[in-house]
Amino acid sequence: MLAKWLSGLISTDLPQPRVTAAAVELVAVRKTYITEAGDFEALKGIHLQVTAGEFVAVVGKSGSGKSTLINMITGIDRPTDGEVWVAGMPVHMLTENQIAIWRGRTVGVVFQFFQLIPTLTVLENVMLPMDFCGMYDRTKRPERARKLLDLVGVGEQAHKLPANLSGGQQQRVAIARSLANDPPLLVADEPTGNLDSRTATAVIDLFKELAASGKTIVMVTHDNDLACRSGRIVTVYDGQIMTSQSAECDNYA
Ligand SMILES: Nc1ncnc2c1ncn2[C@@H]1O[C@H](COP(=O)(O)OP(=O)(O)OP(=O)(O)O)[C@@H](O)[C@H]1O
Repeated sequence: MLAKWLSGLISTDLPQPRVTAAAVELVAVRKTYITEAGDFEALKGIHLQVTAGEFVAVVGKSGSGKSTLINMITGIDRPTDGEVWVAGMPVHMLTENQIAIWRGRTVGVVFQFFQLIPTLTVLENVMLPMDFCGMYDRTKRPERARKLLDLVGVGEQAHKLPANLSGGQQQRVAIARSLANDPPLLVADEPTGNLDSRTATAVIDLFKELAASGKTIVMVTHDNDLACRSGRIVTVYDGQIMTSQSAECDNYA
């Protein structure tokens, strides 16, 4: 019994994904944080479907539950109740070890502050997820990293340290790193929050190109103008989805 329980904890075999058109599916997701001041329900029964190749912007006031919502999708945090399916995988049912393996292969994550390793070169930073997950032949990894850096427009910077790049260039490197294992899903939490508006627009346009090439993108942003450049805007209010509508805002292509 104990051996079975332990092997469940360390098992990295993933269940067979179910066949579904949805890249992301949240079913009645609730998240309650237990705090000293009492229980706090940050998500109050979220239903959300994102189809493959969609670019969805999640907007809402500070504290509305946006980060909590995307932490459910990446498996960084678990729902208190409800189901989280990503590319047919029941993320809510996976063990911690399974989630780590699954996330490395399935989800590319982009953060506001880039989170590049300062002591590694740009190229080494992009190779890191491949090394971590043992993806691709070891000898092929540098070439793949170089191609990804070219794709996002910073191939020339491959041998520099992150500190020698501008913020926009560092975010492009972080996006290249998020693509390293060719995940079907990219999740970005305020990816432009630390960039000037011109650079931010360029990053969003890069996301649009990636979505057009088939990647599914879920991005949290405070910036309604940038959200308008996505395909769909999901508005979160007080732990619930208030609206979900096509991003057909005026003045934006
Ligand atoms: N670990 C935690 N423990 C307790 N409460 C938390 C925790 N994480 C988030 N919360 C609370 O849950 C609510 C939603 O937080 P969340 O970070 O998801 O909001 P957000 O919309 O992303 O906010 P912001 O735009 O400021 O980042 C907030 O009231 C927050 O204080």
